[in-house]
Amino acid sequence: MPDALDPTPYDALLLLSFGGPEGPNDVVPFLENVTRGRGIPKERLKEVGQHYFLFGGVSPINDQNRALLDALRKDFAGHGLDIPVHWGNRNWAPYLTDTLRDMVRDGHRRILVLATSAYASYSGCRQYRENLADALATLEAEGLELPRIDKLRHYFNHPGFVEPMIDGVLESLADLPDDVRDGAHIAFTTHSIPTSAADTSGPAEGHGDGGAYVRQHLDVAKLIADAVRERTGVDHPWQLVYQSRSGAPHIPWLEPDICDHIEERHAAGVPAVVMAPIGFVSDHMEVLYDLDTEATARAAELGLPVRRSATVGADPRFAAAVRELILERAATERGDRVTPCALGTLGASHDVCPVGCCPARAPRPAAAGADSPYA
Ligand SMILES: CC1=C(CCC(=O)O)c2cc3nc(cc4[nH]c(cc5[nH]c(cc1n2)c(C)c5CCC(=O)O)c(CCC(=O)O)c4C)C(CCC(=O)O)=C3C
Ligand SMILES: [Fe+2]
Repeated sequence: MPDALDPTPYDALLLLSFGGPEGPNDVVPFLENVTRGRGIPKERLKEVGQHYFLFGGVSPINDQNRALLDALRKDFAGHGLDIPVHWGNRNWAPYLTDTLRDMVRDGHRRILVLATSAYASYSGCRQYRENLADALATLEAEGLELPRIDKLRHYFNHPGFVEPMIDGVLESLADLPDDVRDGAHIAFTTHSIPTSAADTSGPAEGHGDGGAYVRQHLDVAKLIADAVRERTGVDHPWQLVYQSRSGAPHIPWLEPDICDHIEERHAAGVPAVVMAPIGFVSDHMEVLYDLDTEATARAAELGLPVRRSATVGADPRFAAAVRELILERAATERGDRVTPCALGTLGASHDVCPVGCCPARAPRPAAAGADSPYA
């Protein structure tokens, strides 16, 4: 048995995710949960509902989180890290509030949160912190003693997140026909968000020009493209593009869209495209529908060979990265000196979101940050 690893002061890890429907009857209530008060046009909702119905009303995200839970527990047990792992979602069962209530009743006092979103943005970070504040407010009203909650830093540039994606792109390139492989263009894709949300993503001093959201994705894309060049000897052209646009048409969102990009690259003579969904931690519905279904069909119409590279999912290297992130943060909280692990040019992200990080359109309490109303 390896020596025990010390997660002190933390006594539990909470995997915090989006949630998704698990059958046809769940789809509409799930979409209502997601879009409550967010001004999404009815037409768009109908359309997205169809994406889920096409897959039997089942989102892949819950099984992927179950697989990640297994991978984390296996990694922790194998390395002597004794910390229980719980799971709660924003939009579907198991709901965050219920999970947190169980954790508090089990006696957990210092909880560390791993969100299934690797980058800074309102949707990927502050909104989860708002969900935590809402859950704490509910437990407080129920008379429970509140735990202290911290959130792990953004892990977009952790080697355990980047390296599986490098392998994924290499595998997609290898899978292309020989005569188009070397000319293949890599389209790194992520969730489009309103340009106003991108510009204000991350800490205030980095606002403007796409903010931390775009900068972080560009850094990951460059890391992967550089690694691919080193390992194949081929300098594949690449671009960061966007997918899964929502919201009203008159509001500007990050562009270009992956489908437009595929058409434009095809017109420019590119012989093949690898779509690398670096913005997603696992094969969410956005990956299965927007890339594997819609964009793949668009490319087929054009006669353009495309491949979609793997997301990180439950890769053991990602589970190991989470273990390292827990130990790193625990050591920091104990006052030990640690060198945080990060690739690329941006360095390790902050541990605690500062005031003004990824602000909401309408300010609401958010936990696990410098502006948290909870200790
Ligand atoms: C940045 C980002 C991530 C990545 C970070 C992360 O992973 O958290 C993400 C993840 C996800 N988004 C998801 C699903 C949806 N997102 C929606 C709507 C929206 N997403 C947004 C942004 C993001 N979303 C935004 C700005 C909106 C507009 C409304 C709003 O401002 O809130 C809608 C409403 C319909 C639509 O318009 O698409 C749905 C159904 C699922 C589950 C998928 C599954 O079932 O596998 C996951 C993991
Ligand atoms: Fe979303």
